[in-house]
Amino acid sequence: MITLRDLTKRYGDVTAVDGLSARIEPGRVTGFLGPNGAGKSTTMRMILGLDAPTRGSALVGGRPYRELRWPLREVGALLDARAVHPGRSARNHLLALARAGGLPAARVTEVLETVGLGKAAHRRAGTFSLGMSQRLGIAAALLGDPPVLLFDEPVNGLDPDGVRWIRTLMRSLAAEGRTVLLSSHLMSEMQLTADHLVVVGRGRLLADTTVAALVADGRGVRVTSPDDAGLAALADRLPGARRTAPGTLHVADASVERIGDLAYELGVRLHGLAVEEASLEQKYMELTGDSVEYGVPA
Ligand SMILES: Nc1ncnc2c1ncn2[C@@H]1O[C@H](COP(=O)(O)OP(=O)(O)OP(=O)(O)O)[C@@H](O)[C@H]1O
Repeated sequence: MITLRDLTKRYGDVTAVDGLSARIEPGRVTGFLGPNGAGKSTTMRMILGLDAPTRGSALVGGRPYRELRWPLREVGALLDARAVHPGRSARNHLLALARAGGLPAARVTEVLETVGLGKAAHRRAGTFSLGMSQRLGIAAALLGDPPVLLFDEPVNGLDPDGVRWIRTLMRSLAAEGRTVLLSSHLMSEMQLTADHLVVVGRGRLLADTTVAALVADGRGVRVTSPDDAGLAALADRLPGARRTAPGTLHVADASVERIGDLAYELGVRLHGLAVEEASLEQKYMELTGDSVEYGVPA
């Protein structure tokens, strides 16, 4: 469990994180979303004791990071995959971490296998591709077999096979009862991987909800017709209807059967009647629309 209470971080005039409170629960994957500069990395750094909060607290298993007795065994993290000594082999990099954390060398062999780097164990990390570096970073996070794991953009640079591997790994870590906090800008991937979402914008909490609830919120029926007047007549009788494009209505809160019957009754010719799920990307855009700091004009 990770607990954030009124977590705030200021860098001079910039408020990177602004009164953030949330509980990241065990047994599920929590996606951490927000536009560039929203404060996700700063929050993760405070959870890991790499930055001190200006106000509030970030607790791992009820305690601040600096009070953890065996940090590697309590929380693992991938923040910056390139933060590895380039001259060291993957194995030696992990061995150094294991030694510092009081972990047995056998664990290094295990995690190298888990992340698929068994064959590259003796290669210098400086020669690794971005995807291999990500795998090495994940191996480091898993080293102490911790109950709490943080991953900042772990799919960055991974090929489709690697992306799928991450998805399966995240889900199995959560299924083992661990707390998994995962940031990513890939919404389609997040929709497949996360159970829960914490969305931030300009350092503030915008949503703390399940993926299912967020996506269900945009569910509806798409009605298409060549008959504009007919669509208007339909819309008059359906409170949840709104025109989304020429010849198209989106109707929330009504079944396909009800809309089909009504169209029949009103004599409106239909070309399409389909249940529509909102994508996470759509909902994310709606949520964060006002919080995008570094965007280009539409
Ligand atoms: N060490 C620092 N000194 C000054 N400002 C900082 C520092 N670290 C972060 N910031 C600022 O804090 C804000 C939040 O940055 P942060 O990196 O946490 O955002 P993020 O959500 O991780 O963004 P991204 O999606 O781009 O990785 C930004 O405005 C950033 O410029």
